[in-house]
Amino acid sequence: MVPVKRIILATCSFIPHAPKATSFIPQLTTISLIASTRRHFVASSLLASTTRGQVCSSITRTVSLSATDSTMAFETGYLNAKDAAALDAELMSTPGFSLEQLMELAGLAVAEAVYQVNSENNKESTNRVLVVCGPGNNGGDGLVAARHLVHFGLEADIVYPKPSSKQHFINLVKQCEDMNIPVMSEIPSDKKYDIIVDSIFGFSFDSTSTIREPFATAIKDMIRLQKDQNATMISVDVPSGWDVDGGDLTGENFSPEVLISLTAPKMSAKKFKGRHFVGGRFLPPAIAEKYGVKMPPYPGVQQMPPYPGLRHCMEVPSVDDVHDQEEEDWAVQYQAYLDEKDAMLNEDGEDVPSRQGNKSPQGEDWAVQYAEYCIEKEKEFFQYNQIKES
Ligand SMILES: NC(=O)C1=CN([C@@H]2O[C@H](COP(=O)(O)OP(=O)(O)OC[C@H]3O[C@@H](n4cnc5c(N)ncnc54)[C@H](O)[C@@H]3O)[C@@H](O)[C@H]2O)[C@H](O)CC1
Ligand SMILES: [K+]
Repeated sequence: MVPVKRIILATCSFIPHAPKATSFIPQLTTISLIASTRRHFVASSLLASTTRGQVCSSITRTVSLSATDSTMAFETGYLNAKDAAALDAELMSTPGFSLEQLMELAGLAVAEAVYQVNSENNKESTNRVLVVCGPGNNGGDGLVAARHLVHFGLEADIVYPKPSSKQHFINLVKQCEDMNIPVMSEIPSDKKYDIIVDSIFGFSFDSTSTIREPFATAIKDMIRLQKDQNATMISVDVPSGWDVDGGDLTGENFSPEVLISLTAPKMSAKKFKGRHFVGGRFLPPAIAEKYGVKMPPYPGVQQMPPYPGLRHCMEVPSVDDVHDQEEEDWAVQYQAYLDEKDAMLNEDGEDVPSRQGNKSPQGEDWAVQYAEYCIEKEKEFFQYNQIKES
């Protein structure tokens, strides 16, 4: 049997002038892992102690996958606006999740994806992120994400033109201010950003009325920054101004490079052509099944699948898309890889494995193989991009 490998891709490191790792470790929570190699993790990112600009250039991560069936990645399912709201309400009723809990997890997932995109941006990146927050819960996800991003060592500014008077949102703003995050009412014209997080509207956006102020201006300003400063636009859950089911019906031409879907992609995500993350690792299986949602495999403790290779797997390719993108489409390639595996097992006279759980009938660890496959694809992806750019 292949032992479960734990591959540490990188450990936490800091830029010069930042406090030493030991001084970054306060008292809050200690998680000790007793394993063959004794390792000690200290969770401290809840404390308001990070110096702005300090960069944790990469986070320790393991790539052993959880016991999720990796074939699920091909069919995450899409939610229409009505079902997205119903699913949200259901999470808060039967299992009794609070909005605060869900928003914290959603915002953390957003921060992870933003962090990853920023790490892959070019070296001149100044790690400056602008988070533009709307009046509802999508805006709340942005407030949470900004706080986590600063704990991760990036610089974040918030634009929150219409602050909610609800206590939870007042608290979120205070928590950001305690992290020295500027909270502004409009997008400044004199600051440079590498990344813009569009957290204005999510699944409750009403596209039957025009976009009301101050958000119409905020969206125009974001588009201007994206163009003038070559900033990467990352939309949370739904690109703001897009009809949740139909896509860019308003003709704003708002076109983010990255989309972070929460819980499951909304219908409009079918029209999205950029890089796509799916976060929201909090869905109980019964609710997921009821709404036809299948979460992708999440490696280890991560809130976001970290491999660029997974991004195509998130999308259910249409027949046309498959023909168009065959060369690049890793979902197709991965399916071919699985078919090849099945054929090999058949040659050995074994049944095709059900792929329920991690192990094949021969004890091979599919999770490990899949992780290795993703790493290989990640390398190919970077090589492909380098060739394309040169
Ligand atoms: N289960 C999950 O995945 C969770 C997702 N979360 C996030 O919550 C949003 C949905 O939040 P909601 O408060 O329902 O709505 P929105 O944020 O999309 O915005 C509502 C807000 O917008 C105003 N509005 C609507 N249309 C217009 C318009 N045409 N012009 C101007 N203003 C408009 C409306 O009046 C409201 O004030 C979801 O997408 C996720 O991002 C949760 O954080 C946790 C669980
Ligand atoms: K959004």
